[in-house]
Amino acid sequence: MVPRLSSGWPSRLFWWRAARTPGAHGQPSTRNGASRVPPGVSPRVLAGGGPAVRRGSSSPSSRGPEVALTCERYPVRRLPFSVVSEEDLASFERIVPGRVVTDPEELEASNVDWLRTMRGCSKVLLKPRTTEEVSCILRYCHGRNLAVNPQGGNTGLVGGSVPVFDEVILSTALMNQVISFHSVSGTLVCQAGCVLEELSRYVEERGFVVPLDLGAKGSCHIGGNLATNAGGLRLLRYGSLRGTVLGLEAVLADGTVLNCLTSLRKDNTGYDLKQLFIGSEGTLGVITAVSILCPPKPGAVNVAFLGCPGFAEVLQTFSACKGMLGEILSAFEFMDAECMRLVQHHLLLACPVQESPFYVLVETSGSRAEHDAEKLGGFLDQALGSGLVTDGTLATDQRKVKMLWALRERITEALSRDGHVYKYDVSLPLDRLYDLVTDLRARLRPPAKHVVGYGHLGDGNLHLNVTAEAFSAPLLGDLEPYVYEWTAGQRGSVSAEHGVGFRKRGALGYSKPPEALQLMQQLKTLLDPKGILNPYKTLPVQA
Ligand SMILES: O=C(O)CC[C@@H](O)C(=O)O
Ligand SMILES: [Zn+2]
Repeated sequence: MVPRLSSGWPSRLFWWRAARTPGAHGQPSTRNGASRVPPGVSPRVLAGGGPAVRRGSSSPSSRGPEVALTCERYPVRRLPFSVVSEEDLASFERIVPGRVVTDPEELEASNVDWLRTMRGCSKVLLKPRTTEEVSCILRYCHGRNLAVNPQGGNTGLVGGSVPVFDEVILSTALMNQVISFHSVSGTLVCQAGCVLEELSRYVEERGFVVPLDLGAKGSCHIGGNLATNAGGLRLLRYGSLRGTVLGLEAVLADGTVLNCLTSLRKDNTGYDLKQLFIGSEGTLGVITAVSILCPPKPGAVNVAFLGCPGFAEVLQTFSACKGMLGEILSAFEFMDAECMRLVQHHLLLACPVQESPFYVLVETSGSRAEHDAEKLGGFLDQALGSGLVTDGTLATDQRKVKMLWALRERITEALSRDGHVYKYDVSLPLDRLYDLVTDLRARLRPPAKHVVGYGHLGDGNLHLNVTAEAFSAPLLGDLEPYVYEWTAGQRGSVSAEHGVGFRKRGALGYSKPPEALQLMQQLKTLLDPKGILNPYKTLPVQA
């Protein structure tokens, strides 16, 4: 039966009722205790080997003109590292036999970033399978003063995952094994190269979810997620990786293995060293394994996609959601009308509600469908009745939930098909969050094509994107430092969740005081005195 929430709702707002298979949701494994892989048995290998260049469901990597070399487009000088020699290649071959890639075609995918705006010229890609191999590689490179670019799924948006010059690329693609999963605590221990979507599937089969979800899940590696402290779509509910990661293993620049792969909820034994590596973007060490706490899979998930007449109403809808949905609210995302037009135009996705200036996606995740439906019904009644929301649609079955999420998750992909994209990822006070978009629209002229705003409203995180037919230095000059100054004026962050990488390192001073930047530099020097790990990234540009 199709439940009726109330009479008098706009005809377009309707329940999409789940045709759920019993037991498909939230059924924990019946086996108690850890499912550690017994010695001699091959651990479960997750898919995703080889250099991954996909982000989400499609990649722009295979189309378009050749990408300009980073060192030609941007003012950056090569540091005095050694150049890889034939002898080095032979040594690498001894460390990772058969997994030393020098074929230019294969290297191309790893030299170019997903956005196709940065290109390095590395001549070698290494594919270790074990921590010991990573350790041997780094010990060797340290001895030889060779720079190293650690690489996961290469889905980053700030140029952190590709070489700037000829750094040796160290890929985690073959480090894709689950080490253990504990079916009572939900603790997952795995190698760094596991693809997020594969991990999600793995734990969902056991009644849990990975506390991280993002559009790039089909390609990104969990090690890269940690290295960039990826935020994503579930942060509102489960918090950041700084809370859900229990432990990690990292290899330092000189090859030392730092095994902090604990699975303890509580460990107050002095400095929390794992935090140094989370968000350090491979500049302090290479993360090789991860221990992460997975929450139980929710038994009922609902997604409402709503149209709002203005940004003030978006904010009030968020307040109403928090007040009326409470503990079941698991995501609150927003996008503007311009985003919707782009996903319609480039991806041929259909807008499920009446055209509106803004759209919000509200997700609830709970354990009892009737309870959640009642709460959500009350909220929607109020939101529609008071005019906060003008139209909406609701999904409870997985397929439709996915369809609604695609409208939000695939905006990045739609933008990348619109031409060159200038990306900003800022944290701002909620009241001012959209003013930056409005101000920029008034400021920019062609060649700017589209100025769009969307993001994780529940986390105060705006994704501001500007597209143009091709890269334009004058347009960049109109955007920067304006966007950073505007953000700093609100005491916001110039990088909410994407990290710093190569692209944002000149902007660090807008969000951190000089003393903090100096301490970052001192930590870098302590852990990587020769500076071989992911050089030209994350730290402020040296004078
Ligand atoms: O492309 C972007 O600017 C944002 C990408 C990602 O963080 C998202 O939330 O969709
Ligand atoms: Zn995001």
